[in-house]
Amino acid sequence: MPKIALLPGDGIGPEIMKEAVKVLEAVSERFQRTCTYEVLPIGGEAIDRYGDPLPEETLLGVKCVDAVLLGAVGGPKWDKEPAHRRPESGLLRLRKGLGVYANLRPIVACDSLLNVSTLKPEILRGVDILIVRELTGGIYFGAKERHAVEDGEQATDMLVYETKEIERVVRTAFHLASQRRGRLASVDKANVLESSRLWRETVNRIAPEYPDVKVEHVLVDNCAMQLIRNPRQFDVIVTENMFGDILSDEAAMLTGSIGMLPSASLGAEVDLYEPIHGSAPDIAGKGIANPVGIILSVAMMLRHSFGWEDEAQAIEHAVNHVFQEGYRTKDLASDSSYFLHTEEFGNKVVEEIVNFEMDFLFRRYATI
Ligand SMILES: NC(=O)c1ccc[n+]([C@@H]2O[C@H](COP(=O)([O-])OP(=O)(O)OC[C@H]3O[C@@H](n4cnc5c(N)ncnc54)[C@H](O)[C@@H]3O)[C@@H](O)[C@H]2O)c1
Ligand SMILES: CC(C)[C@H](C(=O)O)[C@@H](O)C(=O)O
Ligand SMILES: [Mg+2]
Repeated sequence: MPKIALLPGDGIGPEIMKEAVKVLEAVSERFQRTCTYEVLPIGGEAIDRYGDPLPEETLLGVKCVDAVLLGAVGGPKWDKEPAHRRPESGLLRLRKGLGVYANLRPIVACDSLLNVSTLKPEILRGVDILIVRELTGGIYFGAKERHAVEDGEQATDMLVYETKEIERVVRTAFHLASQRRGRLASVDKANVLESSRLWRETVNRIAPEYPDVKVEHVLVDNCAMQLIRNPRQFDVIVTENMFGDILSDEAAMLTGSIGMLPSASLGAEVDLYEPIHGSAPDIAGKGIANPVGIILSVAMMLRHSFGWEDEAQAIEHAVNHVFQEGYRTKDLASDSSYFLHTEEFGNKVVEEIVNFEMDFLFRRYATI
């Protein structure tokens, strides 16, 4: 019986987490599975209660479960906290503490949502990209310094990568590309950065191990442009931490909203699942957040951590079906007067999972 740590966090985090758990319960019931949960504090909420964005209880707790599901952290309330006490530093310590170095961010354009984006449907139809973002190294984790200089201050953030950190995430990406359409774009800034030159050399050294994968190197600025110009050219993209952060927010808009993208952070004993968006303080408490990113993160969790492929597909199928029926959350609605609230959308997904059960039973009895 898998045990899941639930870390709702801040802003819309608890609102979308509620829907994720609802869907998890529905799919568990449908497939006669049982999961147990432990709710743990993280982010601003944990600062308020324990004075630490990643309390000891949470760090120890997440190491004793089978998977971790996170909502989002951060918000203006904690903006003035010193760097090590900001909600975001709790999230970074969590990722580093778990050792989840490969962050998978799938970007799939749903046929029934092609008219949501400002891009033309012809550009978006069939988009199916997987960004593999390095998650525990690079500029996020290098030394940070700040000191006075003659006429002001100087601040430094070191971007450091070691060969072995690049190798492991690049191998993950090659492996995933070999299971998909066999194309890997390695994104870097090798025309300027030494760390990118090490990245590129490492990719080239590993490439012969995966003869079925066609690899190309793309400079990050060009990649940002190509994602809008012709996103279908990409299959798997592998890149370092900060480039992956930025490119995935951009790529999210190919699906219609940042609220749509799930993620799986893999590579250690306990994996972490979270939507790619943040705590959305501007809409928190209004009941209008799109819960699809976290719901699809649950599907990734069932697939990658528990090997429950049918259950994962049932969730993905249910979400697609709700969109096909024309239901939208506010961020996806062209007519802003008609949309489902977070909770209503979660209910629709649950209904689909239950209906899926009925179809399934009907088909079974029909063949007897
Ligand atoms: N993984 C995380 O926990 C995470 C990720 C990104 C940002 N953050 C934090 O979140 C806070 C806010 O950051 P931000 O505003 O730059 O980014 P954000 O992703 O929270 O929001 C950006 C915009 O997208 C909208 N949005 C985001 N998620 C949505 C959803 N599910 N449904 C509908 N609309 C959604 C917001 O309303 C906002 O207009 C900051 O403190 C930031 O550090 C946390
Ligand atoms: C909140 C922040 C630290 C985080 C990141 O940059 O990794 C977020 O933007 C994300 O994409 O998960
Ligand atoms: Mg981000």
